[in-house]
Amino acid sequence: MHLMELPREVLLGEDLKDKVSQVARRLKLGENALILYGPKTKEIAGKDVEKHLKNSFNVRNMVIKEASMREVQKTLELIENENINWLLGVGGGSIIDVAKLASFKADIPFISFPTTASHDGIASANASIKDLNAKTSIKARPPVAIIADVNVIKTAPYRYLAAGVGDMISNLTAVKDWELAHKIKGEYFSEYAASLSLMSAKMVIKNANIIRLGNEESVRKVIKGLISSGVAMSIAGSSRPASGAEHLFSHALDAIAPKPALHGEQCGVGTIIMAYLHGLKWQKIRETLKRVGAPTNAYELGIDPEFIIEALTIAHTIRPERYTILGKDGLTKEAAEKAAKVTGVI
Ligand SMILES: NC(=O)C1=CN([C@@H]2O[C@H](COP(=O)(O)OP(=O)(O)OC[C@H]3O[C@@H](n4cnc5c(N)ncnc54)[C@H](OP(=O)(O)O)[C@@H]3O)[C@@H](O)[C@H]2O)C=CC1
Ligand SMILES: O=C(CO)COP(=O)(O)O
Ligand SMILES: [Zn+2]
Repeated sequence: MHLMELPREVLLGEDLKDKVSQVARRLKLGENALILYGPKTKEIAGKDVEKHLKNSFNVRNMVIKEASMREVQKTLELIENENINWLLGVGGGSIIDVAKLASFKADIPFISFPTTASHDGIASANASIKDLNAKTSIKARPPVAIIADVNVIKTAPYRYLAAGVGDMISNLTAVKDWELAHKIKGEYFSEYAASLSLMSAKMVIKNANIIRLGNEESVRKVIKGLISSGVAMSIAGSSRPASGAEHLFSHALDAIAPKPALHGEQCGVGTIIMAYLHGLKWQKIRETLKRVGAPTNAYELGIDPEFIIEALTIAHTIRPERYTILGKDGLTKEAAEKAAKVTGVI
């Protein structure tokens, strides 16, 4: 049986920092809340959200430093000791993933309060968490509600919005990889989830000129696309519709690069290369990324070409069970160099 869970409320609008209480009341989430934020997102929105919430709920807080099992474990201990009824994650993808996995493990609901439009984990049911060295994709539960405050998200540096475009354009190669795994390995494939995921990618290609303006309309468009990409993952029951070889490349960079770039930025560059390997029109993908001002090469990512090549050659080992265009054996160093050079990545 495949149980599909989806968020019950999605608020997208201006000045929503004081709306969490109303949503939590409507959904009858209980009196004891735990708010998770990062060192920066605490200042950006977390403290204000917490202040409002304290008028109606008993609120504890915790600063999360990274999306790791250690942070999930610490959160679970606090939930247990303080008898917490529900969680609120205020931040980027890392904070939301910790909240998502902790809420799933503790079997309590969580609300997603994104501070950036940089990733499609805002609404998804899976969490990407670092365990030992690499990120694993863990099945969890989607947020019970999403509160996306355009005014908060608008104040994030433009780079984050462009990263969100990279995370969505990834869906083009992710779906190709999924089709391949379906044909070659007989893996479950959902045509509906695949179409929904592709819709977000096509939307960013079509609207690149609007998104590049970085205004309120841009933020709304990107957020809606990211939410529906997350819903596609919930429908599929895994991150398959939005995470293929281009994501493995990004996860590999996170593991080996001295200073990785943003997740969506790395995935965007990975999409150019994987589209080339799939025989897709990679130039069109690069053009969209250029148009929105997202990185399209090693230099713009701030990552040395040698790490790009290494990441390409080890990407297939990150999650061997996820079959992609990289196959079982991955790319040779020569093949990796050629793909990166032809596409202008190095
Ligand atoms: N589960 C899923 O389906 C998905 C998960 N992901 C995961 O999400 C993560 C990437 O998320 P991403 O948001 O790119 O990065 P992070 O959440 O790691 O945030 C990167 C940095 O940006 C800061 N930040 C957050 N909001 C703002 C803001 N408004 N203004 C200025 N700085 C801000 C963070 O602050 P602070 O230090 O305070 O946190 C942090 O220092 C990865 O771990 C990736 O694997 C991505 C896509 C889908
Ligand atoms: O980032 C994702 C989709 O954009 C999903 O994450 P995983 O690659 O960790 O499954
Ligand atoms: Zn992603």
